[in-house]
Amino acid sequence: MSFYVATIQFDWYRRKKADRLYNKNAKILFLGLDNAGKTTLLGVLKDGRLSQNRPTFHPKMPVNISQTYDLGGHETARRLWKDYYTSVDAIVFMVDSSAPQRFEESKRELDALLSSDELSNVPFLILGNKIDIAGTSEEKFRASMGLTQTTGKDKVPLNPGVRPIEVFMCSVVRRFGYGDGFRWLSNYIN
Ligand SMILES: Nc1nc2c(ncn2[C@@H]2O[C@H](COP(=O)(O)OP(=O)(O)OP(=O)(O)O)[C@@H](O)[C@H]2O)c(=O)[nH]1
Repeated sequence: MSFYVATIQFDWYRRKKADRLYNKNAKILFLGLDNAGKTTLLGVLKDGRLSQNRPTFHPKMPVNISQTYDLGGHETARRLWKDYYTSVDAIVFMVDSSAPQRFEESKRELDALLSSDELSNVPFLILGNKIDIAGTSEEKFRASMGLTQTTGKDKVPLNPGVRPIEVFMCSVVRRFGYGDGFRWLSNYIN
């Protein structure tokens, strides 16, 4: 088991109620098993190709990738990336949805993150990547990952202390699905 952690900081614009656009820096941890597609996604984000037709969400170009770490599964490494927990705005957890044989391993890691006190209020965007390969259904993916109870894909108002968490199926190589995920995430970053 190996984890890849990238801390990126990127700017986006959000439309507020008053219709004023403003700029937001967000520090996001990209986590997930090896081969999930994190590096590929970061590359796409860097290209600024997140979502061409989304007036409410334009990542500035280029994305500023401040730190990238490739960490093994060692306890020491885990302690290291735990240092980021305190300053992180959101977590993007990627899963290769075409590899069901690794769902269990992935779920174990996700569950550990979700039960971490430091992350109890941090929004989680779960990306089921590579749907272009096997076309795994969202329902099946959610069931395998234990993610049947989630926030909802619209902008759902949450009570304080309730963590936003939602699943989006995507294909990074086909440029599909993750834009909606980030748009959803932007609702929960202050
Ligand atoms: N078919 C398909 N392949 C993808 C997709 N996204 C990524 N890949 C491929 O999956 C492989 C792994 O992608 P990476 O981005 O290196 O995965 P990673 O999570 O960074 O993996 P590690 O660096 O090993 O932790 C590469 O060959 C990518 O081209 C996708 O949406 N569809």
